Amino acid sequence: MSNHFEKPDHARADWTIDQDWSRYTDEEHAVWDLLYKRQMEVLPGRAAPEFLDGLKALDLGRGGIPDFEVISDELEALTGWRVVAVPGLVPDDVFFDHLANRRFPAGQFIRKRNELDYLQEPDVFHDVFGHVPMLTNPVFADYMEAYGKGGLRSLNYAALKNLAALYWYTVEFGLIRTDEGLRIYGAGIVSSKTESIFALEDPSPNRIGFDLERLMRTDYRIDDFQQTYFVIDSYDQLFRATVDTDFAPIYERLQGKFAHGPEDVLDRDEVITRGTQAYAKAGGRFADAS
Ligand SMILES: C[C@H](O)[C@H](O)[C@H]1CNc2nc(N)[nH]c(=O)c2N1
Ligand SMILES: N[C@@H](Cc1ccccc1)C(=O)O
Ligand SMILES: [Fe+2]
Repeated sequence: MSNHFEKPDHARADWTIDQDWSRYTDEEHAVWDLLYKRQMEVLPGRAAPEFLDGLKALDLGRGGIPDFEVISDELEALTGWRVVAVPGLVPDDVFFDHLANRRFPAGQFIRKRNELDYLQEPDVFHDVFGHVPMLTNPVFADYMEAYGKGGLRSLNYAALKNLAALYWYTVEFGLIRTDEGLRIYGAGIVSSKTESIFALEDPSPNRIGFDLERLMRTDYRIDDFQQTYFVIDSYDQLFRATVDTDFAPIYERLQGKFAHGPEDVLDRDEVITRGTQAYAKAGGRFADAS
């Protein structure tokens, strides 16, 4: 699946652009601060400790949109990762190549004050607040590089959607078990105030123990809260399960198809929560539009 969009003229061959940090307006910095404050009202006690540690290590609450050069020097010292600016979604092969080389492609733009809760494309808040803190964790940092390399390999097979489901149900919407209960490490959840609460506390979604191939065959929502969240026991479990498994046979078997819907619960699932799906049945985020 190649993304059918053109590279903007001002972007380099690898689709990176200059962040031009000095050109952000006071309003754009204020939107970052507003979003940061809103998230920190709900994340303590809900986000994984490794996420909160990363947020602190990079001091992303220092005020205003982070300067990628500044946080990249700090991040590189921790796990060898850097953050590079891109105009928005980039083609699959470009995305995978950046990850495989420990470069995280982050949107340069920030959402407007009147579109705080839903975005078509990842902006700097989703990418830097949501994704970058976990890159300070050595095991997760290794997983993200391995994912990039696996992505490049996956382009030789017709099963990109199955690999995309792995990214979706871990990097974007993953939960982790801790002694204190379930916690959030997925960027798509931590960068959303409402989904941070929904993912952990609402009886509507399923919460199912991580099972690699089962997860890779499961369709997912891109327009609303997830109907199923997968739960890992540790980042080590996630790293070992994906790096030590040859995906070629899985790609041959799955052929880029999804055998399960986002709401399905299977007999052999380790069911942590069997969801009511009440939120989705009521129409999800479109419910009150009736
Ligand atoms: C499957 C596919 O590679 C995946 O959706 C990629 C596509 N391009 C992207 N481009 C950017 N900038 N950020 C992303 O998260 C992604 N996701
Ligand atoms: N094990 C996968 C590569 C991969 C590693 C880690 C995450 C995702 C994919 C393969 O054989 O293609
Ligand atoms: Fe993301």
